Amino acid sequence: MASTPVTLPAGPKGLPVIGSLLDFQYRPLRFFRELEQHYGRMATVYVGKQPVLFCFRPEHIRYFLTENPRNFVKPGNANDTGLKLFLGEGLLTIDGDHHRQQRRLVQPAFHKLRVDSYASTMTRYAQETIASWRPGSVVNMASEMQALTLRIITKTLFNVDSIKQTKQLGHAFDAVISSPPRRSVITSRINFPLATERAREEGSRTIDTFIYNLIKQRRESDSDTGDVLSMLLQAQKHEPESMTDTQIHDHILTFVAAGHETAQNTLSWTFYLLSQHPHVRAKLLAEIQTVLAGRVPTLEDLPNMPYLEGVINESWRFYPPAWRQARMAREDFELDGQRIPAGTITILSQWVLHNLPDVWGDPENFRPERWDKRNAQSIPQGAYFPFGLGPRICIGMTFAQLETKLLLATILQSYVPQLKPRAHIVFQPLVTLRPKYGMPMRLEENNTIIPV
Ligand code: HEM
Repeated sequence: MASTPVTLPAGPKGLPVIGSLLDFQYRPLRFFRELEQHYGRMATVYVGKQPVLFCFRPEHIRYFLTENPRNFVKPGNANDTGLKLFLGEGLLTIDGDHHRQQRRLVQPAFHKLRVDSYASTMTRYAQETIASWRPGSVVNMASEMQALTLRIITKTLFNVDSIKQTKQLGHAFDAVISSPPRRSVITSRINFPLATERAREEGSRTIDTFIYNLIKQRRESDSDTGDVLSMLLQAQKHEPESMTDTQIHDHILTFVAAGHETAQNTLSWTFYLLSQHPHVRAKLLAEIQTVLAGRVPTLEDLPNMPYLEGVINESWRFYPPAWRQARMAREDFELDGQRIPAGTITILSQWVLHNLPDVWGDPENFRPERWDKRNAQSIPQGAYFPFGLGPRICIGMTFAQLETKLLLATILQSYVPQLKPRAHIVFQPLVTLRPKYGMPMRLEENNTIIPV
């Protein structure tokens, strides 16, 4: 390796001084895909003076995430930028031994058996949401799903039924997420209007107050309910230096933020996709009728609903809520015959990989059938990674898979939401891929379900 000179793959020249900053900032979705179409396997883009490497092949994803994860850290963690400014020392934004130790500590809360026990809370809260809806009315599905998934995550992980607070918390998260802190991973600076900055600060305060109250109340009650909060407090009690209150706060913030934002986007985009693809919708409703016939779904029903699983997998392929990940090399490394220098930031993008024509054939088609057991076997590892891969794979993956299936099946039994005519659906690719102006949908009653 020492004999190979340090190099970076070719890429666009960009503008003087700022390089490709504007493309990166204002039209990343199109820009990322164009890079792959134009440069193929890899490309280097300059954001100011900072080179950013893009890797577009499934084997690259495996190289970074599963085969050599220890050589790569998250860039924002290293220099206190991006998500780190918001999430502090939570699981998403720490690296190395510290990350491994903290992940081991909270992992039991996400074991399958434990997550399975949340199923009835998920369907109960979904039914309560449905009960608050009126046939024919128009709702913003994005905020409805936000309130529902926030309520589920705070109840299951922290044993708090925060129905009164979820709307307020939802607004607070919206304000924080839609105006990220000034310094981002790629060191660009965005100046938001003062009112937006103020809303973000106010949102941050609301979230902090909620979390510190949660810690205070649980400590005062001195009860061990076996949930994530108890695990964190017990760890602190037994080994006070293992965790400060700020770290407990950061863990809770991370779980609440990561745990609802992605699931909410999944559900909003899936309802949208179903409203645009009547054949898929009809096939899914038929499966729901056959398996459930009006019953509330349970854990045991899910293996009998392969099409539901296909719809959600395809939704994660089509509109991945986590649409790109970033890594920074600790040491020089060699990939595709090039020696890439330490410190290089690499982007791995679900948005691009999930759309490669040589892998998917017809990526532009929303086709849940591609997830039939026989077809899915031919998808190469690394081509599909909505939850990341390797040791840093999403800790909440099983939770999200269970939640999205149960919520979709429960809601679709009562309502088949239809996009409001002339609704303006626009991507907002921030930390997650959100619908910028929400998801206005008309609640049409489901008349296809015949209870048996
Ligand atoms: C559709 C739902 C979800 C999607 C698409 C998703 C996606 C992801 C992705 C791509 C990563 C890896 C990030 C990276 O390595 O750079 C990740 C990590 C993480 N996710 Fe999720 N997530 C979802 C749901 C959840 C839920 C429900 C929770 C919590 C209950 C959660 C908590 C986390 C945490 C704590 C990490 C950091 C794990 C670590 O670094 O060890 N996520 N998620």
